[in-house]
Amino acid sequence: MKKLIHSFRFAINGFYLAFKREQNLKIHILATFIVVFFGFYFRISSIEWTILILTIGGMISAELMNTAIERTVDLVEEKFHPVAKQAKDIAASACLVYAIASVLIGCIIFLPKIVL
Ligand SMILES: Nc1ncnc2c1ncn2[C@@H]1O[C@H](COP(=O)(O)OP(=O)(O)OP(=O)(O)O)[C@@H](O)[C@H]1O
Repeated sequence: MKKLIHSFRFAINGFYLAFKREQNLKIHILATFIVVFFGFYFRISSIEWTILILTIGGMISAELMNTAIERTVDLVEEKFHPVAKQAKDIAASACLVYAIASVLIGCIIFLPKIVL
């Protein structure tokens, strides 16, 4: 049980460390508050909430993984290295793919409620 509490603390600390330095993560958290607000405002269905929660959780997790990869690359390779660049750029592109998917999901859920 103690071990479980410790790993939970480490995970929260990891989130705090990433949040402090990563502007993108701050933007995702702000977007989360806005989306949740409109979720309540438009009284979206439980299926829509489920999809939204998966989308938000996936996006924030992708950003945290990207940050972890960036830090690992910085630790391993301080100088310019083409493979370090590839690792960072590929991790960043994973976030971009998820962000595009998230925007599309947001449009599918909210646009009909705004337009109609
Ligand atoms: N050691 C390295 N070797 C080669 N290219 C690197 C290296 N470190 C970073 N880069 C490249 O430089 C660019 C900027 O990377 P950097 O990590 O400074 O910023 P970032 O990817 O925007 O992340 P951050 O959230 O830390 O600002 C990226 O294209 C990245 O691939």
